[in-house]
Amino acid sequence: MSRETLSFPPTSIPPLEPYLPLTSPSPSSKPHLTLTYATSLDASLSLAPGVRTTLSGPYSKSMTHYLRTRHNAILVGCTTALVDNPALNSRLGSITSLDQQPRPIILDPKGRWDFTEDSQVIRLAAEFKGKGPWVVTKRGGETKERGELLERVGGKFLVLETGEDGRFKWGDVLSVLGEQGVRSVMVEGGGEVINSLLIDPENRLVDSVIITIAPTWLGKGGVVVSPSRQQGQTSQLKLRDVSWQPHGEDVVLCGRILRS
Ligand SMILES: NC(=O)C1=CN([C@@H]2O[C@H](COP(=O)(O)OP(=O)(O)OC[C@H]3O[C@@H](n4cnc5c(N)ncnc54)[C@H](O)[C@@H]3O)[C@@H](O)[C@H]2O)C=CC1
Ligand SMILES: Nc1nc(O)c(N)c(N[C@@H]2O[C@H](COP(=O)(O)O)[C@@H](O)[C@H]2O)n1
Repeated sequence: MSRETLSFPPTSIPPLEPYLPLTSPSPSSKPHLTLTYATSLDASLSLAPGVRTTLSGPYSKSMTHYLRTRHNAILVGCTTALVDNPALNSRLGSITSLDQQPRPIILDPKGRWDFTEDSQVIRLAAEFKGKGPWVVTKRGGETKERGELLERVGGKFLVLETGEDGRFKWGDVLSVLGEQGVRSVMVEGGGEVINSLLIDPENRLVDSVIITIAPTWLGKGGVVVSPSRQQGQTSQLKLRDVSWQPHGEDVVLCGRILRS
C-alpha cells in the first residue's frame, strides 16, 4: 500500500508545457491525447507480460505524477490493470482537491479485470485519494455486482461496440470520453494499447508523446513498444518538435507525431 508523497519542481514545468493539453480546450474538439510511458533502452515496458517493472527513477516518476494532474483522465489496458494493480492517481503532495486527480479509464472489452474493493484504484477512490474508475467494455462485459461496486466509489461502466476484431476503434473511445466531458487523456499503456495507437493510419489521434527513457536494458522477452508495420509501409513513423529533458538519471523525450 503506497503512502508516498511526491513533489515536482516548478522549474521543470515550462519545458513540458508545449506538449500538455490546453487549460481551456474547445468542448467540440477531440480530447487531447498524450501518449506517455516509461521504457528501457531496448524498448521494453516490463520484464515480461504480467510483471510490474519499475523503470522511472524518482525524478521522472514525479514528472509522471505531475502529468497526471494535468489531464482529465488516465487510460490503461485491462492487462495492465490486472497485473499491476495500479493506483492511477497522483501522489503529489501539492494536491488539495479530488478535482486535481485524473479519472482512471480501463479498456476492458471482455470484462477480464476482476476488481474488488481491495483493488488499489477502487480503494483509493473510496478514500477520496483518486476518482472512481470508468471501465470501457462491450455489452456483456459488465456485471451488476461490479457495476454497483464502481458506482459506490463514483465510477461506472461505459458500454461501447467493438469491431469484428473484438477491439474498440480509438476514435470511438475518444468520442465516448468526450461526451462524458473528458477534454484530455493520458494513455500510459501497456504494450498492446500503445502499439495499437501508433498504427492509426492517419496519425491523428496522438497529440503529444512524453516518453521516459531509463538507462537500463531489460533483455528479450519483455513487453515491447514496436508497432506493426502496415502493409506496404515504407516510411518511418517519426516525431517532430522534439525535446530531450533530463530528469535525474532518466531522459524524457517529448514530441509530436510527424504526419506525412
Ligand atoms: N513502463 C510503463 O510505462 C508501463 C508498463 N506497463 C506494462 O505493460 C504490460 C501490459 O501490457 P500488455 O500485455 O500489452 O497489455 P495492455 O495493458 O496493453 O492491455 C491489453 C488489453 O487491453 C485491452 N485493449 C487494448 N486495446 C484495446 C482496444 N483498442 N480495444 C479494446 N480493448 C483493448 C484488451 O483487453 C487487451 O487484451 C504490463 O507488464 C505492465 O506492467 C503498462 C503501462 C505502462
Ligand atoms: N511512468 C512509469 N514508470 C514506470 O517505471 C512504470 N512502471 C510505469 N507504469 C505505469 O504506471 C502504473 C502504475 O501506477 P501507480 O504507481 O500504481 O499509480 C502502471 O500500471 C503503468 O501504467 N509508469
